[in-house]
Amino acid sequence: MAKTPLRVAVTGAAGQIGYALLFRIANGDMLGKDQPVILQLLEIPDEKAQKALKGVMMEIDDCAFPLLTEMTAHGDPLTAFKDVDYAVLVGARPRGPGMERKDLLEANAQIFTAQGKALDQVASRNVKVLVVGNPANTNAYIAMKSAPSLPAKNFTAMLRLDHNRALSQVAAKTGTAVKDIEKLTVWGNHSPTMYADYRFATVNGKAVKDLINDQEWNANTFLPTVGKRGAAIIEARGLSSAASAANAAIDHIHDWHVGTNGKWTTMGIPSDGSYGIPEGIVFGFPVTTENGEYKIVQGLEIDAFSQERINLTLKELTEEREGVKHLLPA
Ligand SMILES: NC(=O)C1=CN([C@@H]2O[C@H](COP(=O)(O)OP(=O)(O)OC[C@H]3O[C@@H](n4cnc5c(N)ncnc54)[C@H](O)[C@@H]3O)[C@@H](O)[C@H]2O)C=CC1
Ligand SMILES: O=C([O-])CC(=O)C(=O)O
Repeated sequence: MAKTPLRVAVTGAAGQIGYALLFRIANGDMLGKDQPVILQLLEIPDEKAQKALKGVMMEIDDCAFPLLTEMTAHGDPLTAFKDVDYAVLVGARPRGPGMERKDLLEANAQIFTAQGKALDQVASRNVKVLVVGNPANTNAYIAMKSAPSLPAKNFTAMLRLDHNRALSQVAAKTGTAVKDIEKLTVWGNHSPTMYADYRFATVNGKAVKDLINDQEWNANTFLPTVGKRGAAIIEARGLSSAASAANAAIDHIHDWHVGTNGKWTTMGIPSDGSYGIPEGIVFGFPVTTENGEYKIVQGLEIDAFSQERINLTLKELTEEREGVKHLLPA
């Protein structure tokens, strides 16, 4: 029997990431090749943005995707988020050259307060939310705090692009295939402070750490390369990453929805206190997923170097949280 369509809201639908994301959702890459979808697309209520959105929708129509059963355009989150099962919150101002993602905090915090409230009012009571717009972790925290009637655990931030970047770097360094690498993770904030950690990773059963065996490369090449990859792309393209970000969003929700069969991935999720991360802080953790739920991989040893890196990224997130406190309900 055909599955009931799932409602997916995407914000910033006429932006760069939206343009790389919507076609793949409609194609079944995100929720499965047998899962019909309804797209509820949000753009700012501005004539130019709405016109651009109509253009994107014309192209989606022209793809005649068999899984797409309905598609609507919105300028108000209260209609865009009505009854949605998934919300991918992309719409936000991107950074330009010379900016850090946290420089976007003020500009984008208002958006995520309003959107959290709208989700709280009209979305499915089990809506699963992925925040892509930067600074992603703190925006997810803001949306979560603005939606007190929804399960806090369903508000997540995208660390998957960092995870995928780390996979590619490790594969290149070890001369192995990305598909054979397991148990890699990225801790913390989607910012240069994040800590990409291959200490537990294996490739075809061998320890990646032993294959690389080079702490100098880890500290001075790998971590800065992964951490500053977003800036390197802005520098090269003149625009921030888009197709790789859309791909990571697809991977994040796909794995949450379908499950990872015991394999690790990375999600930015509200901490439950694991690894000493204060409850509620939206932090990148190693997780496995099953039946639409994620579980933090427990019991990993945190050595001194790792603890130092985790403390650094946590400090940044704590500061960001303090910076938006005045916008949130007490
Ligand atoms: N977490 C991650 O790994 C990554 C995050 N990003 C972030 O994703 C965000 C979007 O990036 P792009 O698509 O390149 O930007 P873009 O500027 O091309 O598109 C953003 C779109 O969002 C719309 N928008 C702005 N405010 C909105 C609101 N309140 N409601 C609905 N739509 C709204 C704009 O009109 C625009 O069409 C940026 O914050 C960027 O920094 C980008 C890459 C990776
Ligand atoms: O760097 C940026 O501003 C866009 C982004 O988050 C990334 O590419 O990781």
